[in-house]
Amino acid sequence: MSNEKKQWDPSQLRKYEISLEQIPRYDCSDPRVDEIMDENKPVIIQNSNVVASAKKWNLEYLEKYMGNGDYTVFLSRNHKFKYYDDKKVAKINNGDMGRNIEFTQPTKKVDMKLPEFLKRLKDWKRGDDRLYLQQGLNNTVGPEIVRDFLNFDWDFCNGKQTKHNWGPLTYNLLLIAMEGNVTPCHYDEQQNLFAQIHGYKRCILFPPSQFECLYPYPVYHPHDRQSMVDFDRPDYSKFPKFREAKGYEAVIGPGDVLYIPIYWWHHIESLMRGGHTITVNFWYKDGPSSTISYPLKDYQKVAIMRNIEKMLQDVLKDPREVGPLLRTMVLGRFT
Ligand SMILES: CCC[C@@H](CC(=O)O)C(=O)C(=O)O
Ligand SMILES: [Zn+2]
Repeated sequence: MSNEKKQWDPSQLRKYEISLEQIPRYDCSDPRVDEIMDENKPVIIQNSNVVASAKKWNLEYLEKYMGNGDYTVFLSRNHKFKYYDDKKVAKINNGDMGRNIEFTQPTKKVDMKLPEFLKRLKDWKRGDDRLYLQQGLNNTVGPEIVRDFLNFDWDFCNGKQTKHNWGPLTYNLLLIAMEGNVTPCHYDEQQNLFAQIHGYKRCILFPPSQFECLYPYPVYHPHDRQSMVDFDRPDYSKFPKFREAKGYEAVIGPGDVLYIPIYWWHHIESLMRGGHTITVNFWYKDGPSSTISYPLKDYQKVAIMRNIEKMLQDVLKDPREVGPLLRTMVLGRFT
């Protein structure tokens, strides 16, 4: 039993009816890290210096040095911060998909100066909107933060990008969450080095092959890439295969880097009663597939299904026609 004090306990994790195995953890120098990443599987990379220069980032330091820019903050009436695509909301509102689709935004996106965000965090009381700062790191931050950013271990990150044939780095998102905040289950079309700086986050991941158990919204929907299943209250009559979902989980803390492979589903929560959390992620586009081998990989099939949905949506216009056409095409012929 390691003698270091346990930094969290299971009562701080939300309870879900999901079968979960542990995500493996290895030291950054262990060759098994790259072996696992080569298989497009998640792994926790320990003791790296990826964000060592940000170890000193606490709220006081950030308030002092982050500059006077506006930051993107999401407000939610509950603990969930489900992402929605503004552009797809606009298409629905201007009738591109007919007039029979309603969409209610689950969170509000506002611009906020950092001092105001931090004050609202400090003064927060039950019943207030929860807050989640999610801001791409850009040149509006102060010179000290730029220095810390430039002192990330870019050799390590670029090394992974090259070794695993990733495309260009697109974003570093700074995430400052309140304790208990949840980003519900979704997948991204980017490789992700998810570097934890302050506090503890519980991460639940599922492989792309669990597509049938996680019921993503249709591609045209503003919640495209998000699971329709509410993990807090799963509706097994609508989503019966959710019972069969098999996931992987880990609690990551300061200095841990979780590799979230492209197209892998992830649900991420800041531990309850664990204080605020600070994370920086590194999103990379995927690189060109060097060789195509058959059978295709699970994530390649997800990409194909996305393209078929997009094409059918373009030609049929009314999303209510996509399901019937696919059923007509498949039933009795490919089943
Ligand atoms: C907006 C990004 C949120 C993040 C999850 C989390 O830390 O709450 C995530 O989903 C990712 O890094 O891909
Ligand atoms: Zn994500």
